[in-house]
Amino acid sequence: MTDIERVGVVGCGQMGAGIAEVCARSGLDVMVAETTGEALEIGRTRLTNSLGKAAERGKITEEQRDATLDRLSFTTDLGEFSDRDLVIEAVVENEQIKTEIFQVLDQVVTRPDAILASNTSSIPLVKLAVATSRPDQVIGIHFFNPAPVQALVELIPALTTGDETIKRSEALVGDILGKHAIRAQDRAGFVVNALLIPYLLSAIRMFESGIASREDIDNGMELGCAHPMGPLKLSDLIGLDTIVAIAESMYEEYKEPLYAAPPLLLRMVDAGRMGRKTGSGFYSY
Ligand SMILES: CC(=O)CC(=O)SCCNC(=O)CCNC(=O)[C@H](O)C(C)(C)COP(=O)(O)OP(=O)(O)OC[C@H]1O[C@@H](n2cnc3c(N)ncnc32)[C@H](O)[C@@H]1OP(=O)(O)O
Ligand SMILES: NC(=O)C1=CN([C@@H]2O[C@H](COP(=O)(O)OP(=O)(O)OC[C@H]3O[C@@H](n4cnc5c(N)ncnc54)[C@H](OP(=O)(O)O)[C@@H]3O)[C@@H](O)[C@H]2O)C=CC1
Repeated sequence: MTDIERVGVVGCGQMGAGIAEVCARSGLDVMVAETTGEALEIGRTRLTNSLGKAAERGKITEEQRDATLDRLSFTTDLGEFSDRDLVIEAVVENEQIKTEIFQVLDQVVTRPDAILASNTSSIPLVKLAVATSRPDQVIGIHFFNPAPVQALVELIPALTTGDETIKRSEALVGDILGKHAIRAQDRAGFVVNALLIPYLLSAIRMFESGIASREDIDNGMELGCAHPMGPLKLSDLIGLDTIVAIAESMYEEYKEPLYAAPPLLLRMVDAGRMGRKTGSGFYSY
């Protein structure tokens, strides 16, 4: 079991909202932070709608939905995270922005044994750990999209992470959140993205070179390999800006051409077509 009761989640985009939902549905007291009141309202609506849908589909009762909402609080002031036992950062995949947030968390989270975790998809955890005065208490806790549905969480200890932090994180993920944890070394992409991202980039290159239509590429993998979503639909779900950021971290680490973002993907992000979250990507939503 775990001693973690109060959780902070930084960022309430698709992953932050999902992680907050998973934690609150598991009985934890969850405070969510966003940079502006407007972003906070969008995040709150996202979470409320998701819990409403879960109740409509009979996954939770209306009482459980209301109790879960009662365990959620919202703030634009990271200073309110001072009593958190665990903070999970889930902001945009940008090393500088994440580093600054870890520096602030290090100042404001006062509990001496608090864990500072990142949901990063690819950024080496040690870079975030050394930005704090407690590098032994920083770890990657990487959820999968959509967080309330996917059973997996990757745990990524940095070279500096202490055994106690790993043990407490593992207990939280398995015993409280009911997810299956796998352990990965602190290398860009960890386990799943190191395998998934080159596959998605290959599908984008295939589409770009005109070998097949987007529908045929997606149907190929859905009907031929029983994937729940083809690679172009999945790219739109993840977010094309996030895929570029992950590819860049992996390319920087390994200089492997398979990890380089194809020009079409870069131009789509330049055009603001980030996938589902902006209403258009490889498909329109
Ligand atoms: C980039 C990274 O760092 C790491 C990553 O996350 S990589 C991406 C990993 N994710 C994937 O590969 C997703 C692959 N796709 C899927 O698993 C599925 O297509 C999907 C779950 C997204 C949707 O499934 P679907 O069958 O097409 O649609 P749908 O029937 O609407 O949903 C299936 C279930 O998921 C639930 N669901 C779907 N989206 C949800 C969301 N955002 N939040 C909560 N629940 C959701 C639905 O409520 C439904 O639940 P029930 O069956 O219990 O009623
Ligand atoms: N998408 C996916 O499938 C997965 C993503 N991840 C990782 O989760 C993290 C979040 O991704 P995701 O939720 O998809 O992204 P979203 O684009 O949905 O959300 C990004 C969040 O970051 C916030 N943000 C943006 N800029 C800043 C800033 N300068 N300072 C503080 N907050 C900022 C956004 O707030 P605002 O709205 O105000 O800009 C928003 O809350 C990333 O590290 C990503 O790699 C991990 C697993 C899966």
